[in-house]
Amino acid sequence: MPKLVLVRHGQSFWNLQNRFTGWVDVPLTEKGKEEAFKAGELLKDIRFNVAYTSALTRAQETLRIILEVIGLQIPVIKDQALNERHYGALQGLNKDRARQKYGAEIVHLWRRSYDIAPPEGESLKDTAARTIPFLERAILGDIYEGNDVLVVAHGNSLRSIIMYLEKLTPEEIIKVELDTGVPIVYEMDKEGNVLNKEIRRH
Ligand SMILES: O=C(O)[C@@H](CO)OP(=O)(O)O
Repeated sequence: MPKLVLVRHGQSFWNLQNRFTGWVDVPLTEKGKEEAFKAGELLKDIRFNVAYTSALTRAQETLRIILEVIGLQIPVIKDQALNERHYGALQGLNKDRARQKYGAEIVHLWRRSYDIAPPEGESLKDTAARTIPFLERAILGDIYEGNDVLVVAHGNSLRSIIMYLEKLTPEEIIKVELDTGVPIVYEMDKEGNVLNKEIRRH
C-alpha cells in the first residue's frame, strides 16, 4: 500500500524566537537541522518515489537533509501552494507580545481556528483553498499510482492537509498541533483513503 509521509520543517530561527513567521523566508537553526537529520533516520525504511515541498527555505532544507540521510535521489517538486499560512500583519511579531496587544483568546483563534483569519492574513480555510487542490491534483495523483510520497511543509499548511485526510471537523482541527521534524506516516489505499496513521518520534 502506498505511503504518504508529512513532515513539518525543523526549528527555524523565528520558531526559536517565538515569532509569527508565515511567508517570511527564515532559515533553520542548528537544532532544526538536527531534527531534519533525525527525521531522515526515522524514514530510512521507506523508498520514496517523489517528494513535495513549499517555496520556503526552511522546508526545502529540511527535505534536502532527509533525502541525504536516507540516501535517495528522487524528483523534488517545490510549490508555493504548500507554503505556510500567510500570517499578514502578525508576521515578525513575538507571539507573547501579540497576546498582550490583542488578547490571548483572539490570538489563539487566529492561530488554530478554521475560519478566523489573522489581520491581513489567511485563515486555515483560506490556506486549505490552495493546499487541497494541489494535494488532490498532484500529491494524491502519485498515491493513486501506488507511489510512496514525502511532503515537507509547515505547521498550518500541513494542518489543512491533515484535516482533509482525516476528515476532521473545525472543532477537531483546533486541537491539532504539529511538532517540528516529527514524521507522520499514513498508509493509504489507491483511492486516497487513510488506512493507518503512525507518528514517528525521535
Ligand atoms: O509562525 C508561524 O508561521 C506558525 C508556525 O510556526 O506559527 P503558529 O504555530 O502560531 O501557527
